[in-house]
Amino acid sequence: MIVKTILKTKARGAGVVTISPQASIAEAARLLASHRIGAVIAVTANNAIAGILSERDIVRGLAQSDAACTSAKVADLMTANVQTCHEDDSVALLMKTMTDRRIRHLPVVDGGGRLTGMVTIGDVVKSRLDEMDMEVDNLRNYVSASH
Ligand SMILES: NC(=O)C1=CN([C@@H]2O[C@H](COP(=O)(O)OP(=O)(O)OC[C@H]3O[C@@H](n4cnc5c(N)ncnc54)[C@H](O)[C@@H]3O)[C@@H](O)[C@H]2O)C=CC1
Ligand SMILES: O=c1[nH]c(=O)c2[nH+]cn([C@@H]3O[C@H](COP(=O)(O)O)[C@@H](O)[C@H]3O)c2[nH]1
Repeated sequence: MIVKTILKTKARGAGVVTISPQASIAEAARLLASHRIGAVIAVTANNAIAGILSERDIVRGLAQSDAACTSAKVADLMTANVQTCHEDDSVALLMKTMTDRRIRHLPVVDGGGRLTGMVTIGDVVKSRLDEMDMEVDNLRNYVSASH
């Protein structure tokens, strides 16, 4: 199973939810809530990845400076120098990256570094469950065909 397979199973045409690094944390929180997601990618005016902001970063900001953090900029709390993955990467590699780096969201980029998708820990678990279901079906078919 590779990243491309996961992206194909996600809603057709669903793009990546992005935000400007200059937007406020309050705007980012509203975006996360309205899309029911846990992270946004901060992109520059020409769509280059500038960082990633997850709910974890907002919680850290709240712990450090209470509600004042909501008027800070996305750029103040985001992770810059983002670790990314590619469509041809295996899901096993993604699981390792997410576990080793303790991250639950990974942006997908193409060969030119352009943002093409987002994969989360939930997407990875879902793909693994689908794969296990398929394995069980194949085994059942094999056993019933040989009797
Ligand atoms: N039934 C299913 O197909 C899925 C169920 N889930 C469940 O939803 C819950 C939350 O999921 P999490 O993985 O923690 O992450 P999440 O809440 O951030 O992501 C939820 C979904 O939104 C997508 N998403 C997240 N950020 C995005 C962005 N910036 N742009 C575009 N799409 C974005 C993810 O790829 C994922 O499919 C978990 O309980 C998880 O198991 C998650 C993914 C797929
Ligand atoms: O370099 C990175 N590449 C990524 O794909 C990535 N995803 C999350 N993060 C950062 O890790 C922390 C936890 O994020 P999560 O809410 O995704 O678990 C937070 O600090 C996030 O900003 C990333 N950093």
